[in-house]
Formats: sequence, structure tokens, C-alpha cells
Amino acid sequence: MSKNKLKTEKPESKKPRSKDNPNVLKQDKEPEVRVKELVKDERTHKVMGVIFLLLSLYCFIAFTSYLFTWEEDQDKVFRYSSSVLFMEDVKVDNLLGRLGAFVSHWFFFKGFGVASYLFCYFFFIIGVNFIVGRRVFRIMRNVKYILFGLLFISTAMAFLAGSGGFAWGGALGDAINKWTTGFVGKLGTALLLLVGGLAWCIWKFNFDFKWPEPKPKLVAPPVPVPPVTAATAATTAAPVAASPAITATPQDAARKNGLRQDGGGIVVIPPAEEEDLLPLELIEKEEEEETPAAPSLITYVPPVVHHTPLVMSEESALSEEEEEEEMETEAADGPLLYIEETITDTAPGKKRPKTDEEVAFEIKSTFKDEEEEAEEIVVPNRPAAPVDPYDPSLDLRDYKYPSLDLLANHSTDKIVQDASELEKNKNQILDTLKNYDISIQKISATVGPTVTLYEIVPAAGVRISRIKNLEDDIALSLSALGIRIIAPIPGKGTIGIEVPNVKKSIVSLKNMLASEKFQTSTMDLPIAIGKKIDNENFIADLAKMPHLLMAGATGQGKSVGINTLLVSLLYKKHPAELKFVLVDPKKVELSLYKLIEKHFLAKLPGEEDAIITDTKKVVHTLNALCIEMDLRYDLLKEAGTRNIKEYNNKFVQRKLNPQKGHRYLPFVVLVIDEFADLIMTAGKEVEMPIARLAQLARAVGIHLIIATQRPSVNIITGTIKANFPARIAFKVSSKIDSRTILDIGGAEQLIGQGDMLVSFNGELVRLQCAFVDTPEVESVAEFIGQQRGYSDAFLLPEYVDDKDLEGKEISLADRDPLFEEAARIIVQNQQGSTSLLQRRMKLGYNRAGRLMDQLEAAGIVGPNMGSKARDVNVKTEMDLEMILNDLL
Ligand SMILES: Nc1ncnc2c1ncn2[C@@H]1O[C@H](COP(=O)(O)OP(=O)(O)OP(=O)(O)O)[C@@H](O)[C@H]1O
Repeated sequence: MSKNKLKTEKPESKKPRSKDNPNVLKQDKEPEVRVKELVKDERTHKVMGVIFLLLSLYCFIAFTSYLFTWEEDQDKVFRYSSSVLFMEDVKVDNLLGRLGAFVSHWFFFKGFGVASYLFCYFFFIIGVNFIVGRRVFRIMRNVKYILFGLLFISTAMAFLAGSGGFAWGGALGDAINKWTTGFVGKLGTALLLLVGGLAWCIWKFNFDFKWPEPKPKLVAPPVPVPPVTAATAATTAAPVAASPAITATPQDAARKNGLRQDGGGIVVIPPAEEEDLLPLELIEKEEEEETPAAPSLITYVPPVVHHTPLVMSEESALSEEEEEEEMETEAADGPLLYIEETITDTAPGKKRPKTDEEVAFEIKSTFKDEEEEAEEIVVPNRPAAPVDPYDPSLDLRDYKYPSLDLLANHSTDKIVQDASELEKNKNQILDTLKNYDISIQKISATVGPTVTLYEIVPAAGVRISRIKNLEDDIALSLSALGIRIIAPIPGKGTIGIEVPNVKKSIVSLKNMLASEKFQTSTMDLPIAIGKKIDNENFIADLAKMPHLLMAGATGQGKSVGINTLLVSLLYKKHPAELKFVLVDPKKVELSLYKLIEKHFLAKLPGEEDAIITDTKKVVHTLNALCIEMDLRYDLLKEAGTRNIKEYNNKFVQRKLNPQKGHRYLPFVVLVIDEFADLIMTAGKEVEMPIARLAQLARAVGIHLIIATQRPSVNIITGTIKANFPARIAFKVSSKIDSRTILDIGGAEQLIGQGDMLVSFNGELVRLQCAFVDTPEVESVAEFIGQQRGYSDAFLLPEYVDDKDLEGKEISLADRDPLFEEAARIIVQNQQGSTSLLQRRMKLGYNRAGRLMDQLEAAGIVGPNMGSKARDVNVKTEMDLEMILNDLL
């Protein structure tokens, strides 16, 4: 009692307290969540499976026992009806007792007779599906068969057994039988049953009613044959002529079926029934299934450049999983690093394999060389201590990557397969083709998120161009927009007809980012773009693309596409490794990323806003990026490396001296949301730097993503196009626009809402773009933004417009604010070089040149000597200070 009291009191006593407690809502919600979880729980499914299997077994035993005991038990069940279940003194013979007798009586006598066994089957398949955890049996299809079976078997049994005695057909069978016998007579009922039975068998087994005769299929290749000319016919027939069984060529078959001459191509017209029965092969692919071996277009893993010797890689295998820590471990042992230098230095000239002793000797000697060099450049007494590798993420060591919880699931991401829709479309396609005397061998369907691809293998001799020309007719017959015909599908030898699904599914970015392919990708700049028709995730490396051009009419998904790319990168990259330059003439599309300014954005020095919306500033920023590119090339040249990856590897291994202007180079991704607008307002001023960047910036880690609404030739000029091998087209308004962006039509037939064509390396793939909503982007940006960032955005080099400098005399009274700093650098290094100023002070060429002229006017450096550095007239810093004081 007291216990009970306590229990009832507890919630009551909590209630008033929880009223003003905000947690009360959570408490209310909790049970609901648990129920949901319980329903979803795998174990619940297994328990359900066991219950259904037992139910199936129970019915089976009860029914079978009923076959032998019905006479004895029927009486009692009749007499007591359902109360028999509770009358302990009533003895029944059914193996499963009173319940068994009662249930069997209901199913057999009052229901369906022997057809009741179908219920055992039904419970069985449900049980198996639950236990195995996937659709081993298709429920809906089986339900249809079972319903048909209940009607057919009960009627047939009632008809065959007649009335009286055992209830072979049950009450249902008897009733139907009675009605049909009255309506069409006994013979009519027999015929109806025969037709019903045969129809079901034909539907199920699709018998081949053809007369046995030598089949042309024996020679006809399984895939379409090119248009048969007299010459090819002769060559195919010749080698097989000896065997009578396989002499039937496609032409023979055609003759038998009725030969038609059609503009040179020979068309086989099979009997109409045969074509109608052509089965639709459904190609299903598990969504989660990863197909690393399948050569997707641009989803490849770049070779990892290891500049550390083999010995090191063993060590790195033991290291942490995180990339930066891996790098740390790889380079952890300073002296060993020199082994690689030895091998690379000596390898080219020497063909003879070296013995261990030789290698050992060389290692030693090189070690010494490097040591001497290092002493000159960086730290004295270095060789003894192992070098700590540089960790670029050190400044923001505690940076946390955003978690997937910040993103939402927009749908179950399960593709809806509607069997009747598939069948209907198949029939429409076949009918349309038949109307034009085009026959086909096989048809299969692959259901994607937005479209279904019907792949057809045409009969031998059908010209592909004829099917291609029927695009509009097929679209008309399917009364659907956005039909695209791919004839032939490259590398497959089939013809593809893409038909939009009635129910389209959204591809959530969350699921794409959670996929193993993305999680384990070792790409430099992995971007999750979308899903292919076969549900394979399309993840590409922006660094390999190396620039991306996007076009699409307004409202077709460009901005979502850009967000998808940016968010993918934010999920994979540390702020030290990546910077965005965001250009947003529309002012609102990219403003969300303002929050991550101090982590991921780059801007011009002195600018307030990192997201550039003003055209004038865009020109400056693009030119500043060009300067950054030139500076990076200088750095790469000095380091003797060919690309950013090699350079950064060397820098991390502390082989490059930061005193000489070397620094860790983050990737820079320039995103322009509306390019057409920029070209309209700034024209060549924008086009020239973009073209320069597109041509050269790849190796130094600067990549461009440019989107435009209007893909006309005056906006996407030849120069720009030539340097953007990767292009994405959302739905555009005309075929001409599609050609401008993709060099081929097709994008005008897309269905919008993220339906896209990606062209890369000359191949074209249709994708459904991954969807990420604005609130999701906001929460990711907020998550990053609230963490500790750098003191400012990444600063691009300063750019001074030529026009601003023009006409200005070199006057020391109007010195550049950086004059003194520049003078000190020149005197400290005793090198009168403009590029030294550029690198050390991150200046554009013009400003550095102007500074050098002012230094010359002040007598600090000598006159310009062409390609050689100027002489430095001031030898010590003391002298310099005196000059500078005089100038004040
Ligand atoms: N991948 C996608 N999946 C589902 N729906 C999408 C997808 N992409 C876009 N949409 C839908 O289309 C709408 C318009 O998309 P979005 O704003 O990206 O178009 P846009 O091409 O940038 O248009 P505009 O040029 O006018 O800015 C979105 O609000 C969304 O409802």
C-alpha cells in the first residue's frame, strides 16, 4: 500500500513543480520518442517475425487436423458457437484443441474452404520479411495473388465437390459457384474457371506459345547489331554457314516475320503478341551499396603524394586517423626525411640497382649536405634534434568539424517504385515504337530519384537515329515533360529513355555526406554533388575538375547547388586548409556565410565585408587573386615544387623557410553566384582575370565555381568555356542555352528542382542534385562561426588599380605608408628586388614597383637594371635609420 501511495504521489508532486520548469515539455515528449524507437527497433521486427511464423504454423496444423476431425468437431462448434472456446468440458479432436477447431471451422466452413491454406502462406511471408529485415517477398504482389487464389480456388473447389459433405470451397466458394451456375450454367462456370486458371498461369509464367522452329535468336547477338549492310551480312553469315542449326541470320528471321526495307536499315517486325508480353526487367540497386570499382566519371581518388620514404609510411600506419595528425606522424622523425632526398636526387642518372651498403652510405652523406644547408638557412645545431613537423591547424587546434546532426533528412531518401507506373510507361514506349515499326529485343528499367531510365535493346537492324527522332512522340504518348533519349548509352550498347517519375524523391545532402564514399574520401576538395539514376552517389574532387561552370534558368536549383558544394567542403576541411572568396551580386544568396568570415573567408585588406557584392570590388578582388596566384607560383618555383600539394608537404616537413616568405598555402575557392550580372556591368575587366585564373590557378590551389542564369555566348565566352572542362547544367530555357553550356542539347528537357546534367571529360551524367535547405546552411555556419576563429579573414594581396596610380609623380613627400617597412626589408636582405617586396609584404606588382621607385628616389636602391635586382646603396640598418629620420 505504502509503495503504491508513493508511486501515485510522485507524478502529482512533480506536476506543480514542473509547471514553471521548462523541462516539462521534454518530459512529455519522451514516451513518444521511445514508442517510435521501439517500433523502429530491429528486435521488435524480429519478435513480430517470430509471432507471424508461429501463427502460420499454428494455422497450418489446425487446418490439417481439421481435414481429419471436422466431422466430430463441427457439431460442437455449431452447437456452442464461440462459447465453445471457454467450455472446458467440451472435448474436441482437433490437434490444437478448441481454439484450433473453432478457427479452422471459421476459415474452412464459413470462409474459403481449402483455399484457407493461403492464409498460412500469407503469415509465413510476413514473418520471413520481418525476421530477415528486408523485402524477401513482395507483400503487395502476394496479396494480389492470395486474393485471386481465395476467389478462384474456393469457387473451383465448390464447383468440383458440389454441395454437401466437407466444405471444400467454404461459404464463399459455395456462394460464388451457386451464382455463376445460375447465371451461365454449369458449363459456363467450368469455362470461366478454366479461363481464370489459364490466365493466371500465363500471367505468372509467361509461356512461349511459339511453334518450335530454328530460332533466329541463336545467331542474333544479345545487343543491338549495327545497321545491317550487305557487306556486314556477308561477313556474319560466312563463318557459320556450315552448321544448319545456326544458319538463320537476322535477315532470315526478318524474312519470316515480314521484311521491310526502311531507308537502308532492315526492320524486324515480330508478331504483335510477342512484343506485348516483353517483360520489364527492373534493375534495382541498393542505395547504400558502394561501387568503388565502378569507374564513375570523376569520382576517383587522387594518388597521395608521399614525400616521405617507405620507412615512414610504416610508422604512419600506426598513427591517428585524422589527416593532419597522420601528416604529423609521417614527418615525425626528422633525419629520416633525408632518405627521400637521396633517392630522388640520385635516381634519375643511375640505372644500376644499389646495394644496401651503397644506400646506407648515401643516406649518411646526404644527411650531412642537408645539415650544412640547413645551418645556413634556418636554425643552428639542427641535425641532432628531430624536426617537429609544422601543423597548419595549430592556430585553431580545438576547431570542431560540424556534425551531421546539423543537417536534416528531407525524405527517407528511399526511391518510390511504382510497379503500375513502370508497367504503364513500358507499354506506352513499346506501343509508340510499334506504331513506327520499331521492334525491340529487351527492355529494362532503373528507377532513380527523379527519373526512371528505360533501357531498350532494339531488334537487329533498327537504326538508332529513328528512335532518337521519336523523342517528341514518346513524350506525347507518355504525356510527360522532360523525356530524354540517349541513343546509344555510351559503353552499354543500349538506348536509354529517361522518363520523369510521378513521385520524385529529394536527395538529402545529409545522407550523401554520411555515405562511406564521402566519409572515407581522400580527395583534396571533395564535393557531394548528387545521385545518379542508379542511386550511386556522385562525389567529385573539385581540385581535379579544376573549375566548375554552372548554368540554369532562374529557380532551377543553382543556389541550392552552390550551397551543397560549399557545405560539403565545410564538412571536410579545416579552416587552415581552405578559404572561400564569395562573390554575390544578388546580395542575399551567400550572405549566410558571413558567420564563417574569420574561419573560412578571404577578403581584400581594409575591406569590411568579406562577401563581395559590389562590381568594382569584384574587379579588385579578382585581380588580387591573380596576384596571389603569381605569388604562389613564385613560391612554388623557389621551393622546386610543381603544385600546391608538393609545396605544402615540403612546408609541413619544415623544408621551406618562412623567413623567406614561405607559408602554408590553403586552397582558395572562388564562388561567383551570378556571373552574367558581372559581365554585363564590368565586361572585360572581369573576364580577363577570370580567364587568367581559369588557365593558370589550378596548380596553386585556386579553383573557381561560377554560376550563371544566362548561359549565352556573350557571357560564357570561348576563353572562359575552354578553361572550364567541368560544367553543370540545371534546366535551361532553350536548346541553344544547353548547347552553350554543355556543347550538346538536353538541359532544356530537364525537369527542374535540382535535376541536372554534369559534363566532364566529354561524358554526360544526369544527376539529382543533393538538397540542403537554408536553415541547415545557417546552422552549419552558426556552428562554425561560434567557435574560436582567426583574428581576421584571410587577407588577399592588395591590388592598386593602374588608373589610380597614373599621372602621379614620384614624390617623397607623398610616400607610400609601407615605404619604411619596404626599405627595411630591402636593406636587411640586401636585395633590391620588386618580387621580394611582393612576397614579403603580399603586395601587387604595381604597388611594389611604385615603392621601389620611391626607394630609388630616396637613394636607398639603385636604378632599374631590367631583369636583374637593383643595387642596394644602403648597407646597414643604422644608415637606413638616418635616411628615414631625414625624410621625416
Ligand atoms: N536539389 C533539389 N532538390 C529538391 N528541390 C530543389 C533542389 N534544388 C532546388 N530545389 C527547389 O527549387 C527552388 C529554387 O531553387 P534555387 O533557389 O536554388 O534556384 P536558383 O536557380 O538559384 O534560382 P535563382 O536563379 O532565381 O536564384 C528551391 O527553393 C527548392 O524548393
